[in-house]
Amino acid sequence: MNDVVVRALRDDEFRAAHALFRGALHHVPPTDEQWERLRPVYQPGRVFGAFDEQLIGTARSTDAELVVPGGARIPLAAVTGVGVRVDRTRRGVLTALMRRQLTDLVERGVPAAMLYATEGEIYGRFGYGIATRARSCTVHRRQARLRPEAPTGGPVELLDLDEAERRLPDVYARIPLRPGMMTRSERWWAGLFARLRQSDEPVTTLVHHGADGPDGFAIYQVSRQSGQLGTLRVVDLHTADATAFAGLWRFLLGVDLVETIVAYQRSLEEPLELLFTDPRACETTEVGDEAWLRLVDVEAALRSRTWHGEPLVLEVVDPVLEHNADRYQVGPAGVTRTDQPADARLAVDTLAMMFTGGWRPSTLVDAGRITVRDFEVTPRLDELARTRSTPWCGTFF
Ligand SMILES: CC(=O)SCCNC(=O)CCNC(=O)[C@H](O)C(C)(C)COP(=O)(O)OP(=O)(O)OC[C@H]1O[C@@H](n2cnc3c(N)ncnc32)[C@H](O)[C@@H]1OP(=O)(O)O
Repeated sequence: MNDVVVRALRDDEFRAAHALFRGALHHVPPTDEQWERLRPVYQPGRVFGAFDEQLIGTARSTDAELVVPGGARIPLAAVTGVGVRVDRTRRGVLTALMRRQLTDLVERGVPAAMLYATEGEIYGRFGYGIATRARSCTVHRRQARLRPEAPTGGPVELLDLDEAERRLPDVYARIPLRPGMMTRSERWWAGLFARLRQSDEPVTTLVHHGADGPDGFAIYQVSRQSGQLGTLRVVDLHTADATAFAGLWRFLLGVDLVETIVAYQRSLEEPLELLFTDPRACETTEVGDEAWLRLVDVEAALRSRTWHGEPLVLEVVDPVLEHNADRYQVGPAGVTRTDQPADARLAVDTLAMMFTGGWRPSTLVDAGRITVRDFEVTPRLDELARTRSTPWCGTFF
């Protein structure tokens, strides 16, 4: 591993990094036209490459903001594009890339990084913990009749892809973001539309209008063989309120030649089945990890969210970013580093899981991931980290 060098890539090296990442995912490299659309997704200064004689690994990130419990927004690095060439895996290349990327984020003063993991074993060792979980569901369209009290919703407008690319960022910006959600940069939108434009299936985009203007949108694709009923896949759906949510689902249920509607990685709190006379018309097919969070600056992150009840001293273990390894007194009045004895000890990945409200501390204690001074601390930890809602990210990158 000594002869692997990690450095920030030049703009003219981004395409090779993208091709390497695609190759690691067993996908073909982009065509010239596809690359033209994807180029803006790469944020200069934030794309790393690992080299021996050639480029053998890559990882990158882009700027966003994360909403934390209490509603504050903190700078976030949205990490993606991670891949190591197939003939160079399991010799520490990713480890070198992750260390370089995290050190860079420390230098930039970015307190948190988030990613979607291809496999569950990869990122915990670098301090990422499961911050949000989500569910996938299948709606059996013929079985799915809306209850009479389900909101009717407002008018739904159909946009073509160019209009959608112009207008959806503003609609998303009007959606109240809940903890776990993130802002979507121009780069993020460019990446989404690049993917949609290279798809073989048609893309349909809907905007829902409420009393005060656009308050929700959905993007879907239908795959269907001639002579058969198809599957409608919800690519993206965000709404400001329950009326827009029901209104858009009412529209989706009315799309002809569709047997099932599938939606991946949706919020655990979405009341979809409750809209139907037969709640089993909506079948949960999977519940699993969604976004993984890395607290790059533990002190700044702890300060950014709200806490409840009595203060407690948390001892945070962080072998990768040692400036984080310390004891913190955490409470509603604030967060300070302290020499007081610890009430609870936990690794930084576990802290990320508790931080967003995705996991109750008592669950993490039961799993052996938080060690408490005595059992009376556990309910106090639950109270300390209490949140009003189950976090959901809802923005895949
Ligand atoms: C945010 C995103 O972009 S997600 C996309 C991630 N990319 C992919 O899934 C593409 C296919 N996979 C790959 O490119 C590579 O296998 C990577 C990036 C996952 C791992 O790269 P590597 O260079 O092999 O990782 P590295 O050698 O640094 O491994 C460090 C440790 O993690 C372990 N590890 C790495 N990848 C995996 C894995 N997929 N499953 C289990 N363990 C793994 C290694 O065994 C090693 O453990 P050790 O320290 O106990 O020996």
